[in-house]
Amino acid sequence: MGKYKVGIIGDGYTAADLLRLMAGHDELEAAFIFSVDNVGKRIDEVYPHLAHFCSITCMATDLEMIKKECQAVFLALPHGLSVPLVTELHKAGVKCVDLGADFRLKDPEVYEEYYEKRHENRELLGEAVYGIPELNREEIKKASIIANPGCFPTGSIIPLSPLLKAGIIKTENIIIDAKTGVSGAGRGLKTGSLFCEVNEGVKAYGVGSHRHFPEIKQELEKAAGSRVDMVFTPHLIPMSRGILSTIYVELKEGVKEEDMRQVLREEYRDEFFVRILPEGTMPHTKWVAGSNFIDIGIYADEKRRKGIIVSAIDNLVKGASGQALQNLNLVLGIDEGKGLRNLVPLFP
Ligand SMILES: NC(=O)C1=CN([C@@H]2O[C@H](COP(=O)(O)OP(=O)(O)OC[C@H]3O[C@@H](n4cnc5c(N)ncnc54)[C@H](OP(=O)(O)O)[C@@H]3O)[C@@H](O)[C@H]2O)C=CC1
Ligand SMILES: CC(=O)N[C@@H](CCC(=O)OP(=O)(O)O)C(=O)O
Repeated sequence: MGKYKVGIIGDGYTAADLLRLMAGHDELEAAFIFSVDNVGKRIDEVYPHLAHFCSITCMATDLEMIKKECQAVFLALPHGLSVPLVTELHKAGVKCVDLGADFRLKDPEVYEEYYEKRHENRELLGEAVYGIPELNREEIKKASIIANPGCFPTGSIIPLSPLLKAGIIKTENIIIDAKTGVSGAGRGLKTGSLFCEVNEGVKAYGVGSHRHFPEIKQELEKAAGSRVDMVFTPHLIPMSRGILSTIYVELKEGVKEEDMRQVLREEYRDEFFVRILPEGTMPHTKWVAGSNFIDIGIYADEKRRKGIIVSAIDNLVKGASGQALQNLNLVLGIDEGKGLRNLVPLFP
């Protein structure tokens, strides 16, 4: 059987990681990469680490070519650019996985509030499926547009959803305190990503206004089946990859640390990419770097009914390209872990 041909629109960090992961995939071929600044350059000139793995030449975006040649496409673009492209490609039957945020929020008013842009195809929002395979695999399998989740949402929703669904934590006063590496901001030049701005320092940003707040809230409310009251604050720290999320919750009466661990173990017992750590062990971003794992550690102060859940992901893998590939595998009916299960974390 021939390989599925896949196009990638965008040639930033997530696109580079898609190419790295697809190099180890025997049923998908990265057929085209579409760029703005690097048109005419070979991708292994743009990213020398890809030499011997991928040498396709970057082209200007060509939807006709995608429609003719590709069965699927990854959109690895800044927010706001995907909607017209997905509208056209979806109509032509090309499966679309959008790594940006344009299809994640179901309420277009909320999208408009946080992204300061009118949504150009509200109808299509209903077609898109929010892509966390461990939580909604069956829907993903039937979808042709995947809204690939944001990196912070992935690190928060995977641990919190089962606990909310089981009703063992309160839906109020959830505090998500997350730290991210700088690659989360993409490869484009930005003052805030310069070495002198990020090295040897830590800062909070997007306090009270980050775009991922409504995305996390939307998915947690789906799991809880009711309103969820939460706060979310991201911090930028001097590392390239990784997100560590420390999540504070209030426990319902009588709930023990082991009950939380049990609920997560039960929910994720067949999930290769979710690792629930043993009692007394807390995640480390280095234990997941380069891989598609999410590691989750749990602690509870049972007397005071406080729970602390810590998760670690690689923002570019489970937080973006790895999860996107997991989703596309499902959409195309391929083994979900292809190109991903072989990724051993890069420790130390
Ligand atoms: N980085 C991360 O950890 C995560 C990123 N995401 C999301 O994934 C998406 C991609 O992120 P990332 O790869 O990091 O971003 P980058 O900034 O590294 O790359 C963005 C790419 O988009 C290209 N681009 C910009 N405008 C156009 C256009 N009009 N047509 C075609 N290409 C265009 C740029 O091309 P050129 O360089 O040639 O100008 C660039 O290659 C974003 O929406 C991001 O928010 C989601 C989760 C995690
Ligand atoms: C360090 C940094 O800037 N990180 C980005 C997260 C990017 C991401 O995961 O997702 P989106 O697709 O929703 O942009 C941020 O906080 O906006």
